[in-house]
Amino acid sequence: MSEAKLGPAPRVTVRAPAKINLHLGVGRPRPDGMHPLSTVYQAVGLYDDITVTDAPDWSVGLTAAVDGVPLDDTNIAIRAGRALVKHHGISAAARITIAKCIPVMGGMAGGSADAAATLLALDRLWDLQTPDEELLQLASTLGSDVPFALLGGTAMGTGHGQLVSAVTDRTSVWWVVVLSDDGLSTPAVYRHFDELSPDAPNEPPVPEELLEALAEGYADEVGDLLSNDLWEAARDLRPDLVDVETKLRTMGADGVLLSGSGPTLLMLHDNVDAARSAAAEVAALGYRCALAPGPVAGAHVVTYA
Ligand SMILES: C[C@@](CO)(OP(=O)(O)O)[C@H](O)COP(=O)(O)OP(=O)(O)OC[C@H]1O[C@@H](n2ccc(N)nc2=O)[C@H](O)[C@@H]1O
Ligand SMILES: Nc1ncnc2c1ncn2[C@@H]1O[C@H](COP(=O)(O)OP(=O)(O)O)[C@@H](O)[C@H]1O
Repeated sequence: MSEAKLGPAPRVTVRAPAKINLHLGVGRPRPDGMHPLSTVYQAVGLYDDITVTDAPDWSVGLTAAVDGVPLDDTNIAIRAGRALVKHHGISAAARITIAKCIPVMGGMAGGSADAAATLLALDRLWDLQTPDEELLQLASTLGSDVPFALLGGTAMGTGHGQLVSAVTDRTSVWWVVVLSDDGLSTPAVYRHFDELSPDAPNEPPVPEELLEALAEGYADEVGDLLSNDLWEAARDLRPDLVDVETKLRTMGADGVLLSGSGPTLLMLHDNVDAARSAAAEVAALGYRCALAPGPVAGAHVVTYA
């Protein structure tokens, strides 16, 4: 009788990027409370890695402790896993391990990245061969930003952000990502936007000029056209951000932007050397920061063992 050889348990790791919104046009809330958006997403090079292995029950862990990430069933990665299992009518569960580099509650969609990565990782682990359209549809049930984390690159987002379509982006830029010690709640920022903007349109307009600048590859024009309708609400809720923003604006970047609902701030540079010098200046002021290229790919498999 031949001896059974036990190999390592099958394991899949998927990497998913953070996102920023080059343009975030927000309309008047719909009856369900969600806001219609006209947004231009860009995936940038800060990543979470999700590793999944087959397990008798659902569980989630972190490779290093990170404040604010729930380690129970409310973690969006477990919600994604359960949604995939339900979609296929199968009985299965997994251990999900998150290596977190995307700031939590930073307006960079780290939770959404984890959800997208989990969908893809489990699909590959169990060889479910879920068609892309079904993965995107499942993603949209988990959160408005989750479909974009699957797609990556640069894309137009409409509906409440869940309807995504790739746009031509010939720029290749570097972002200085200025981190904040405290997070901001997305629903709180949207609520305050409503108070500040009673006349918001039902359908926020498409940012045609920005789309043209992206297609032409003019990073400096893109810098001038960055905009975020949630910025005023975030400044009100976090007045400390105004001082940081004022300092960033003196540093000669091609553009300065609030990432999504904040509080992360961003500086745009069209080359890595300029971004590195700006990051050194930011660090000298005592702020934590990171460098991230954009655009980058959406969720993708990095280890399949
Ligand atoms: C603001 C944005 C910009 O991309 O990103 P973040 O700053 O959170 O990363 C998104 O709209 C956040 O998307 P996401 O974080 O996926 O939100 P969801 O889970 O779908 O919704 C969380 C809550 O945000 C509010 N919400 C979200 C999206 C939207 N179009 N209108 C809303 O009013 C609702 O209060 C909702 O209950
Ligand atoms: N895997 C996860 N990673 C980060 N946050 C998570 C995760 N699962 C659930 N959450 C919760 O989702 C909320 C939003 O987190 P995050 O996606 O980091 O921020 P943002 O919406 O600002 O981009 C937080 O309150 C956090 O507790």
